[in-house]
Amino acid sequence: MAALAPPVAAIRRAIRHALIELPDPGPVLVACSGGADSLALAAATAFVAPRLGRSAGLVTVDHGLQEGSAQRAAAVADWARATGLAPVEVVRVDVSGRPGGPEAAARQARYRALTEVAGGLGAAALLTGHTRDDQAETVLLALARGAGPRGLAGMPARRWLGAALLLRPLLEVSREQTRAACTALGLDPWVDPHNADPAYARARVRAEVLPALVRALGPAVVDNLARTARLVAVDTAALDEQASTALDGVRHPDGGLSVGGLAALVPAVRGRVLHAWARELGARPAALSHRHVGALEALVTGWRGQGAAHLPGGLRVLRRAGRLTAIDPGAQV
Ligand SMILES: Nc1ncnc2c1ncn2[C@@H]1O[C@H](COP(=O)(O)OP(=O)(O)OP(=O)(O)O)[C@@H](O)[C@H]1O
Repeated sequence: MAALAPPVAAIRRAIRHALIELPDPGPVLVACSGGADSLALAAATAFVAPRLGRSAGLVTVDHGLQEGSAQRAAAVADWARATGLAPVEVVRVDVSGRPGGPEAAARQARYRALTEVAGGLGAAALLTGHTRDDQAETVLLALARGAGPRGLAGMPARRWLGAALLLRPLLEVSREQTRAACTALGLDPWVDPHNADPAYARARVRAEVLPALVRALGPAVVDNLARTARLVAVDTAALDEQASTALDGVRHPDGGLSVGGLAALVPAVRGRVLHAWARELGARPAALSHRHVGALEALVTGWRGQGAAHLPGGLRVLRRAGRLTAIDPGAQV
């Protein structure tokens, strides 16, 4: 019997580790584009899941943005069925007319479709093929835009996406390993032309920035960036938990927040409390920036009788009678 290729073994171990403690006995669903990362993920999940007493299916999304995308999706689905994955679904999404450019629209439509399929099948988890290299790129991009700890923490290995549990089992596996695993298994991955398109910041980081860092600082830099994300994620989770308790502590029965209570918090916790409250009020997380939180913060620590702080979605917050109070969009003040 031929020896198991080390990258295949490493990927199977990573998936076993992610699945073994899943409490929900339902099937797992691999989100697969046909690219090397998610193809290696799907092949390894097809092997590991049944050995843990679980079934594993696959879903591939056809964004209809490139010529031949329907054929690619069909080929992924055929391969998946032949590999023993079931159920296998191809979902066609329409990304036209969505805001934010074709990439952002495709991503949004993809995640919606993936979570809908996962929900419909009662999946215990949805698995994506993000690798350690994706994580390192995410951290560099976050640093470059001046992100706070939440951005530097990168992508979490597990998180809830609506009612679906999203798992990223390959965050400690390199892209080189997923490619090598595909070669070892005789798989022929699809190459997404967008991944090499210099119009995208992530593609430039992948093609130019990370290789330059590796040349200058050595190959450990990719692993080190991913480790930074893990370390920051632990601290961020602890601060988020403190902030959640603190938010309940400063709430006023009328729905506002006590200025005195907020002023007594340490800045790292206060900023998170204000961020969480703004999201509760309905501000979209993607639109909520450090400037918005800074304007709320100024109502507490830089008070000089100023007017309302403005939040995304037309929301406004005033300081009145010792409290921060949200004003309905459109209301006269
Ligand atoms: N067309 C697709 N169908 C199904 N799953 C997909 C598709 N495209 C991407 N995925 C899943 O998402 C993972 C990440 O893909 P990619 O890096 O291209 O997306 P992304 O837009 O960067 O995602 P994210 O925004 O979550 O980082 C893949 O490994 C795969 O699991």
